[in-house]
Amino acid sequence: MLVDGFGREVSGVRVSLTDRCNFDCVYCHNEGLGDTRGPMEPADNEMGTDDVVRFLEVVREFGVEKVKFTGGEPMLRQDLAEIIRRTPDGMETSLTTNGTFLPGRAEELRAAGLDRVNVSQDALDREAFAEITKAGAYDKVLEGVEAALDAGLDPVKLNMVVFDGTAEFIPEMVEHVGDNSGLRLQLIEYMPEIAGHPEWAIDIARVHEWLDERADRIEHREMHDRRRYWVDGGMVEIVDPVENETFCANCHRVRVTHEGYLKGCLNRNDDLRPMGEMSRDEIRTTFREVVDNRVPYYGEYMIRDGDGGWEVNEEYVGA
Ligand SMILES: Nc1nc2c(ncn2[C@@H]2O[C@H](COP(=O)(O)OP(=O)(O)OP(=O)(O)O)[C@@H](O)[C@H]2O)c(=O)[nH]1
Ligand SMILES: C[S@@+](CC[C@H](N)C(=O)[O-])C[C@H]1O[C@@H](n2cnc3c(N)ncnc32)[C@H](O)[C@@H]1O
Ligand code: SF4
Ligand code: SF4
Repeated sequence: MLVDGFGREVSGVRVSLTDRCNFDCVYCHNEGLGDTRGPMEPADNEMGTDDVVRFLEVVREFGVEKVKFTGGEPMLRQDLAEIIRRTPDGMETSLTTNGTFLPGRAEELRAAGLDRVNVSQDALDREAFAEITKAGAYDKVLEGVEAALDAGLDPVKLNMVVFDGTAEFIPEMVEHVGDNSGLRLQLIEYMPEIAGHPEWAIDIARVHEWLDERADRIEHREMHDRRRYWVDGGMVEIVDPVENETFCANCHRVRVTHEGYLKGCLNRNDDLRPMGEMSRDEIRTTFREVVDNRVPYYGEYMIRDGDGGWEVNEEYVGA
């Protein structure tokens, strides 16, 4: 496995298959690239099926163990099942989706080799859902979650972005996963770095405290040092990357944009590297370079200024 200059092994890759989406969530960071884009017709700037598969075959040579397909909305790709089917043996395969296309397709993805899925669901409230996603597909998402469970995808994690538009729904979401075996909840701290609107953020420490008081058991995941709480039979994980040096120190993933650029950190777009024509040699060389150059965002790329805020480390300005 390749290791970067900060001792972080690269064990996973996150492949953005498209930046198109059928939703327009108010907070969307589009995996670090900014706003998602319509229309929903296939776009010719996206990596082709063979390119994605070749990339996965090469990183498997380097011992990468996990792949996450994301986007934009990855299920807009009609070749998703083929990509999953052709993903090298031995790689855990997961998908993060808004869930609307899972009804009728979850079985096919499971049969192709998909291990598990994360479905974004910010609220159990139709109106709040419509307001956040700018889409009226609430029932489709719930159907999508059911379809994923019925297909045997395990676990099915619900991704809920915690910000001032959703915080009030946390208790019922926690109860919801406690009542439904097979479901887990990921509370994702709102990240303003790419999406803007820092005023939407809420103090994630309060959510930790709230869960801490109710949990029967608490566990730390090695990846990102994330905390998991067991509450009334349900599992709740907090994803809290904002200004969190420990999270970044335990980051083991390299990203790929839909256009085939390697990206060492979600929050940076000054380190993108194209993989050229995507030959195996070009992929190998670029992957090595990206791993060599990746640095923890908080604690290295961003450092504390004299006033307790954050500033870009001079070493990386214009690098
Ligand atoms: N800053 C930062 N945010 C991340 C990172 N990984 C996940 N996140 C946040 O969490 C969101 C949801 O991540 P998912 O794609 O569902 O996957 P995950 O929860 O990280 O991974 P699994 O638990 O393995 O399924 C991302 O879109 C980000 O907002 C990371 O490495 N850095
Ligand atoms: C960019 S979406 C791509 C996959 C798919 N379209 C979906 O929504 O699940 C991946 C995840 O990022 C989360 N996300 C998007 N913008 C965010 C932000 N500003 N802060 C925290 N999480 C965010 C979404 O809620 C979703 O769970
Ligand atoms: S569904 Fe996912 S990609 Fe689409 S706008 Fe919402 S968070 Fe962004
Ligand atoms: S270095 Fe930090 S901000 Fe960048 S992707 Fe890793 S955890 Fe996220």
